[in-house]
Amino acid sequence: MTDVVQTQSLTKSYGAVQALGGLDLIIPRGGVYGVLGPNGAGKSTLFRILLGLIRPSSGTATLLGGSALDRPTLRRTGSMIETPRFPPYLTARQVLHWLDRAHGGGRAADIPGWLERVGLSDAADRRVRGFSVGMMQRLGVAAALLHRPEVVILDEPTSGMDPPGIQDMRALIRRLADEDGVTVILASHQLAEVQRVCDRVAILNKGRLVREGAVSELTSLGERLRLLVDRPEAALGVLGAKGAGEDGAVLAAIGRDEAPALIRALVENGVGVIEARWVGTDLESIFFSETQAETTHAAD
Ligand SMILES: Nc1ncnc2c1ncn2[C@@H]1O[C@H](COP(=O)(O)OP(=O)(O)OP(=O)(O)O)[C@@H](O)[C@H]1O
Repeated sequence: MTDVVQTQSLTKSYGAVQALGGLDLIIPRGGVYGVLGPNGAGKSTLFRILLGLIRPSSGTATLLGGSALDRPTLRRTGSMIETPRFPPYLTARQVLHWLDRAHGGGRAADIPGWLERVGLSDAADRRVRGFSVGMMQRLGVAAALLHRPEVVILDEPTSGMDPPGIQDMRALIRRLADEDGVTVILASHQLAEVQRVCDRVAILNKGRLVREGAVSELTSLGERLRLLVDRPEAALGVLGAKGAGEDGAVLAAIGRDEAPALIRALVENGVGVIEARWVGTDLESIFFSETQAETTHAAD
């Protein structure tokens, strides 16, 4: 099956500013893919190139196996880049009818369903002039999906949303991937949210790829056994260099196969084990270690 996105040695410069510096990235079909990076990392530039809004300086980028500049490829793609703007005098429903006609028609019957899925049924007949940023984002997502694209690119889909809105958006994005078979590519600064919703992520920094992989794999790397014990000092003595204290608990940097022997050794040394569970690294820690390491390296 063709990958949804492939870039090779992709570069983009705006005058003296290099936004992308030789990006090689593959985004597979299916699931939710997060593109992360600090401000200025090149996420929006990548999306704009993929959508044919700007041209790369060098290198190649393909979307659904074709060129982003081909209309048939773009018709199979939905997108929301930044907070969308719609004619303020139209209602949310009219906006979607207007966009349906612009796409050649045929999807009008789906409009009530999309309004419902993005949580705008009650506001469907209100003019968008009075919409909050979060409501505009919801309408933008419905607009991106109306023509049933195979892939949808969302730049910061939850910016400006309140916590219930963020939760609804997460559920919508997961359903799109799991039930509708849409490949969702999103950029977000909300790392905890990304960890919950994305299957894979790419971390960009200064226009380069610094880490890529399945969220489950990235977060299980550096996994440690967190032990709640009655004698933390004694437990640290047993663990030696593999142990560290944290908030009254003891973290053991060991492999899963070493756990039974460790717990036996603790008990033999008079340490009572109250709780033991595996804790991974969160995406936020990975993000900071990757992007700050790069920054330090660049400064050197
Ligand atoms: N039209 C433009 N003209 C000049 N420089 C630009 C332009 N667009 C982007 N840049 C620069 O290119 C770099 C990458 O910007 P880009 O918007 O792609 O980053 P981003 O990762 O999307 O950032 P953010 O998280 O802030 O949205 C930045 O240094 C930015 O200032």
